[in-house]
Amino acid sequence: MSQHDSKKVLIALDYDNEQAALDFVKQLSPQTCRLKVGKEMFTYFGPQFVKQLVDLGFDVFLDLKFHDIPNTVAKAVTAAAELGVWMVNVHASGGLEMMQKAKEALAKYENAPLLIAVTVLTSMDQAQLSRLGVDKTPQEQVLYLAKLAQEAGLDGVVCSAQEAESLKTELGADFKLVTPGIRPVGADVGDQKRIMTPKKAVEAGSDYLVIGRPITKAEDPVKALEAINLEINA
Ligand SMILES: O=c1ccn([C@@H]2O[C@H](COP(=O)(O)O)[C@@H](O)[C@H]2O)c(=O)[nH]1
Repeated sequence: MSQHDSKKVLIALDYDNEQAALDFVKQLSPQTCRLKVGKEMFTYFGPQFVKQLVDLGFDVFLDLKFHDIPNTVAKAVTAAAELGVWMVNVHASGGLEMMQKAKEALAKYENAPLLIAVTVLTSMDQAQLSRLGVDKTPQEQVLYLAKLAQEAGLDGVVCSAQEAESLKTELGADFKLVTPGIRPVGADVGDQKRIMTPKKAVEAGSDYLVIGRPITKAEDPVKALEAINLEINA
């Protein structure tokens, strides 16, 4: 499905104002993008905000990156499934058992959300990883955690597009790669470290591109989305 999925862009709705976010969303079509709700909007506006987006017909990625004991995470992903989200995530560093329990918790749902695991945040480079006591390169650590996520039966991982090619080779075409750290040519990089342009990310094997500020902070966010869709579907 992923290679022919024309809705590859997941817009990161990182707003502190619910109405501003909804005003933007109402200019979008569920046919041309999906939406991501992360910690900021969820903490301000809660499950009701997510529900509104689902009711508007959008596929919603609930990006809360659960990282806790297996029982707690299993219950949290269940709550996400009850909201009707399309995708939800956990931290792979929560461990094999935690990921397995989360997957098991979703088994009872006919339309279960895709369950993916965060590997190494795209804001981290080699130096930051070393400061955590990890003696691998980001590429090696991403692959290590992605293999663990696959062993746990998850549907894919969050990684940077820089790791996409090797992960597709190692883990197969069906294992979904969700890649933040996407920056069109000339866009402000901000706090992201492992970045790639939309076109190159798709060529490298990204299934879904998470894009926030290059769209939401653009002078015309709708036009910015259209330009990215044109670039990656050309
Ligand atoms: O490794 C990760 C995991 C999640 N994110 C999230 O993606 C968006 C990126 O937003 P930009 O404005 O395009 O940088 C944001 O919501 C992060 O929480 C990530 O960047 N990296």
